[in-house]
Amino acid sequence: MSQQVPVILRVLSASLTLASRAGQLIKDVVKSGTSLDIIDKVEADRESEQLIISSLSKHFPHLQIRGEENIQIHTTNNTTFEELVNVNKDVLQTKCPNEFKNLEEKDIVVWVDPLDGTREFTEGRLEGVTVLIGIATQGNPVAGVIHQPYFNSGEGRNVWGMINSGVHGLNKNQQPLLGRIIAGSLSHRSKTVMEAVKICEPTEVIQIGGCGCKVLLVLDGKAHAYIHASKGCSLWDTCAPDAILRAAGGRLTDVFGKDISYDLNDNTSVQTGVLATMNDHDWYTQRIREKLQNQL
Ligand SMILES: Nc1ncnc2c1ncn2[C@@H]1O[C@H](COP(=O)(O)O)[C@@H](OP(=O)(O)O)[C@H]1O
Ligand SMILES: [Mg+2]
Repeated sequence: MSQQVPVILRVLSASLTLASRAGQLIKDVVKSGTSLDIIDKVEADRESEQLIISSLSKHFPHLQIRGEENIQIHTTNNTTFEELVNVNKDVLQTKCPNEFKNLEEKDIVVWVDPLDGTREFTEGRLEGVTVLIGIATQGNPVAGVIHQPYFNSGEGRNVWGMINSGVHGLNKNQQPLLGRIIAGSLSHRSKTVMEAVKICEPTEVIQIGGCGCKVLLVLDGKAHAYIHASKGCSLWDTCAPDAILRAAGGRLTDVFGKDISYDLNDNTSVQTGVLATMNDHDWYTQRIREKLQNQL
């Protein structure tokens, strides 16, 4: 059945399976380690990336895939197509937007962050850890998965979405969000990073690690914005969050409001920072532009 399903849905379905499996693998590394030291981090990162990229490239050989670790992939992957793709019936049965129906594997770039929230992982703040798989075409993010393995005391969840189709797996705040709550980095706090948050006059700042985790706060309606005025994030950090936010009606751009391009590129750094919101995006970009135009 699935061979008639558009490629993009099959890749998205496989990404869901793989993100969950990578999350389990990260949990296994945590359980087997005596302490959350840097060795565990390297092992978890590499195993997670190995799993995701070897499976995707086995079943979709013409996809263009780029992972954070950029490691050599061994092609000893035994996962069958059935185990990888056909298990997510809800994804395969999703109505594919017309503009993506005829995409071929070669038209698709997949950006993989096998373990986002490194510092959170090594320091035991495990809710901040996510696995990010973003799907782009012609430089634009179109679909993605954020897997949060330690959501709800280790139950885990998959948040996924596709532009013009919708978003699944959110844990929406039922209360109206008062004030202006801004999520910002915990471990990368330069003067400019702090300044950009302050310029936007927050009533509360949530300092927490991981790009995926902070975008989840925005998607869940627990923060109004995520602001990171630094060149530290990379295309594998932002692609999946960008696609899912857009699918939910929000926006992710650089801090000046410019869209990020996800073409396969040697320069993988998002030089001019990240701004993610569900509403009032231009209000934030205008403020930041006025004060920080020349500082990034
Ligand atoms: N100034 C900086 N230097 C290096 N990496 C940065 C950075 N700012 C952000 N990042 C990267 O962006 C992601 C989110 O950062 P933060 O946790 O500070 O919000 C992290 O991804 P990883 O955890 O996958 O390495 C981190 O490496
Ligand atoms: Mg990352």
